[in-house]
Amino acid sequence: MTLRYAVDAVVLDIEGTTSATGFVVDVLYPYSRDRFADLLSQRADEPEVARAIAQVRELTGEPDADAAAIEKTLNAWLDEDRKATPLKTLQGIVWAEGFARGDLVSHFYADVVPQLRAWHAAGVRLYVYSSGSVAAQRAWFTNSPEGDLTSLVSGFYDTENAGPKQEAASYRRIASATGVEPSRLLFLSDRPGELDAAREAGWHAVGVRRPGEPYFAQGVGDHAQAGSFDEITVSGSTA
Ligand SMILES: CSCCC(=O)C(=O)COP(=O)(O)O
Ligand SMILES: [Mg+2]
Repeated sequence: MTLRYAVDAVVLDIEGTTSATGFVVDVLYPYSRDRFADLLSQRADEPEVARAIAQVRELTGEPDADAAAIEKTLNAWLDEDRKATPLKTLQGIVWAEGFARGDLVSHFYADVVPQLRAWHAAGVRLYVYSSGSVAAQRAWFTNSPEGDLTSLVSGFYDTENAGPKQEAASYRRIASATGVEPSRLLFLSDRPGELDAAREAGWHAVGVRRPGEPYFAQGVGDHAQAGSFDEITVSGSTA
């Protein structure tokens, strides 16, 4: 079945939607885990690192946590795939450097990039909204197996510049930042709580259900659903 939307912009979740959770967990997570100790002990004075450390201390209620304690917390969050903002900030720093030095190349499901190109060519703007930090998102789209895709993307949003992904206020913030009417925005995600929040903000929302992804069995509630981007037709404002 094909889902059809006349919208001005599509907003993309990454993990589970454009890209495999398995790749993130099996490739990116160990990469960051291996580098947290050095980051925390050698670069704690860098403003972004210092801010993330302060956020970890606040979230854990341990104001005096040292580098070892913070590393332990980060690794526990990694184990449970918790989307904690300071974890994502620190991962973003490590990953962006890994992508830049050629250690990492991102992953996109085979149906994704052709559709992103087609939607972009049809005049539909593309945005990213992921728990991964903006730095990580940029590196992900810059270093894809099909080369640099950032020219397709009009903006990047994360839990810092937009807010939590399961709150409608975050989607209202993105609509306002992009200048696109909520009813002209389509959000694609694998998580029902995120789809609920987008719908509450007046957006269209489609649940992307891919076999093998963690949310496949749970489903996407009463949201429209697609097994791949090939099942979604998007036309711009002239349609
Ligand atoms: C390039 S972002 C890396 C993936 C990640 O860390 C993440 O948390 C993605 O979560 P999403 O909100 O895209 O499901
Ligand atoms: Mg996701």
